[in-house]
Amino acid sequence: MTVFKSIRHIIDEFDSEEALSVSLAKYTADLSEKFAKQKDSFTVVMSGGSLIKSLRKLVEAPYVDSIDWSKWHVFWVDERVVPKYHPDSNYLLAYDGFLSKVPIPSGNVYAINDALSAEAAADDYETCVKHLIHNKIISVSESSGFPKFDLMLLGMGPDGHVASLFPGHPLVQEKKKWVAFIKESPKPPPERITFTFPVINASENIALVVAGAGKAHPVHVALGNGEDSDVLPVQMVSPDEGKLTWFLDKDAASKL
Ligand SMILES: O=C1O[C@H](COP(=O)(O)O)[C@@H](O)[C@H](O)[C@H]1O
Repeated sequence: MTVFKSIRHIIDEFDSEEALSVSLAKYTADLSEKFAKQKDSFTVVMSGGSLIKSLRKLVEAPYVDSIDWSKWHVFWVDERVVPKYHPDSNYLLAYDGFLSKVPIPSGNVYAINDALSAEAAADDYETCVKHLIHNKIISVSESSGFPKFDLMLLGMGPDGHVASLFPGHPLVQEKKKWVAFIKESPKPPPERITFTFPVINASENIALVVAGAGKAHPVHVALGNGEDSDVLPVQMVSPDEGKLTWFLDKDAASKL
């Protein structure tokens, strides 16, 4: 079922996570084809967590064979400051579940420098994005000056956090930095880097992928008549000029 909040804010509700994953694959493949044709590149920002599982249909037929993977440039909306092959690494999660199954050129996969501290890794990642803007791989929002990624694939935690932007944390209000760091994440591991909301909201397309009854409350707060006084981070996902599409399964939408 599709509910339009506006032409740029679409809510798709699916009977199952399986059906959600089928639709998410087509949505992503269609955007890949569009941007590859338009600008010979497709910049995709991934989350960790359950999102990678929901991308599983992309590494199956027909998409695994039809997508021009050579045009993809992959980034992370957030990353834990741990070694790349640590069980908590979002890179490792994406590698095992996705990157190892598709022929994206390794030079087009931008993991953090895991030898650096959280603060230095954030600065290093921001420098990497600026370099790719200079090389015209990443676009820039003319209105905000922030990097404009073609697709931001966001998950959401059961507390309504997105990326590593947690409820009540000052980083949620960061308006200048592109990449910030946190050393006291309420969800382990404690040290992470994260894109900030100005970067998230500069995206051309944002997919907010939420499945499972454990997330029904923040979905209700964000999309229902949520009475909660404090604004959750997920409610701050609002593209400046791009399009936001919620991919919800029935369980996550059960309190709407
Ligand atoms: O810690 C994180 O949590 C969020 C949500 O994960 P999920 O498994 O509840 O979907 C994830 O999007 C983020 O990338 C990750 O670092």
